[in-house]
Amino acid sequence: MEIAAASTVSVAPQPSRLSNAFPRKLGSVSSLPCASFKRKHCSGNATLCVSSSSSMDAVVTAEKISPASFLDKRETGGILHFVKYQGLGNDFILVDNRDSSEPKITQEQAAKLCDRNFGVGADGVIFAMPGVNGTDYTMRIFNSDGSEPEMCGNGVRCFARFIAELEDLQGKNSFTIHTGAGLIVPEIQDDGQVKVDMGIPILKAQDVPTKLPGNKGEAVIQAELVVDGVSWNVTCVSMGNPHCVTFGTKGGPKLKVDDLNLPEIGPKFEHHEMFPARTNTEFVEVLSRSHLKMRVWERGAGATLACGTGACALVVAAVLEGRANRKCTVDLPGGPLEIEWKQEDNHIYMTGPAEAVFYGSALL
Ligand SMILES: N[C@@H](CCC[C@H](N)C(=O)O)C(=O)O
Repeated sequence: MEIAAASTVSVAPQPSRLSNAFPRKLGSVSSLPCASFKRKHCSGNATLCVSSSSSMDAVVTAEKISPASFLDKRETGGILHFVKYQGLGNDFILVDNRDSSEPKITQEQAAKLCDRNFGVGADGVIFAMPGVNGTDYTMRIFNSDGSEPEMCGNGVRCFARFIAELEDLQGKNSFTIHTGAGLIVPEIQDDGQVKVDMGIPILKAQDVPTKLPGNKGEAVIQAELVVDGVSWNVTCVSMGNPHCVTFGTKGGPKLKVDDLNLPEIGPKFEHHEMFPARTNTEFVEVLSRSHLKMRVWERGAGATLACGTGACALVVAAVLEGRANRKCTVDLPGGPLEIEWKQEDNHIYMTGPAEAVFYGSALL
């Protein structure tokens, strides 16, 4: 199947408050610095063609159409409208899928759209869908390789901002989202940051899932994992999706995450036989008991600038290994997240930014 994508790319400012809904904000986009560009890639039995242009005749431009009506147009003739968001540089193509419980594009199409050279470029595609079981919405996500994870922390903050722009929430700043990891509750704060109740971490080995045997009851904490002949200490945590957290090798020096060759070591963890559903891996450096630094290799997406579920998982691991307090700042390559694992309810709370970057459309 051939996909052609045409997108008008315009940089949008971060709406400062909820009342400044994104489409209305973008109504003034023509006066903004425009990052529009023109390009076209088509390959022989090509599966993907991409063209973007700011020229007045080639595509519908921001100058010609208000973004609100642009977003309101439903898919006709195989056009997929989207808004690109990022949370600490973990970037997603957000699709308004509220009229259907089937994703508007296939996993294969999502992988093509995520391609940074031949597509829009993103770490994943996120669908805002009708809620189920009494929840307000459902979030589904495809990774950039097309696989479907259960949850995405940075993605859910972007999702919350997207919903706030699409709907009149009538002063409400919180709603419920059904995900593959269960119920997730984001709350949009006055400063635009999103605080998310990420639920309770799962530690039981077979539910993470990992084939490593439980060494603290059924949990895998500071256990040995041999990767390419090297023994690493790992703690396995699921935030709905699987995470393998390491603070370094067995008996080795303190991990310096900047020195890691992530593209080399990351895939060896991701595809390790001990992780039947593959795994996300967080490499962590402890700066203090309330300040951690991490780099991540994501299942299905590779090295990303941030991973929200990963940041939550590593705080759980750091607490269980006695390395940190329950409330920490986690420095990711794309910026910091505030994470708290509350004793009272055993839930993890993540606070961080999410921002609209541009809107566009793709011909499918
Ligand atoms: N970047 C995300 C995690 C996305 C899913 C992950 N790649 C997986 O397959 O589990 C986050 O912010 O949590």
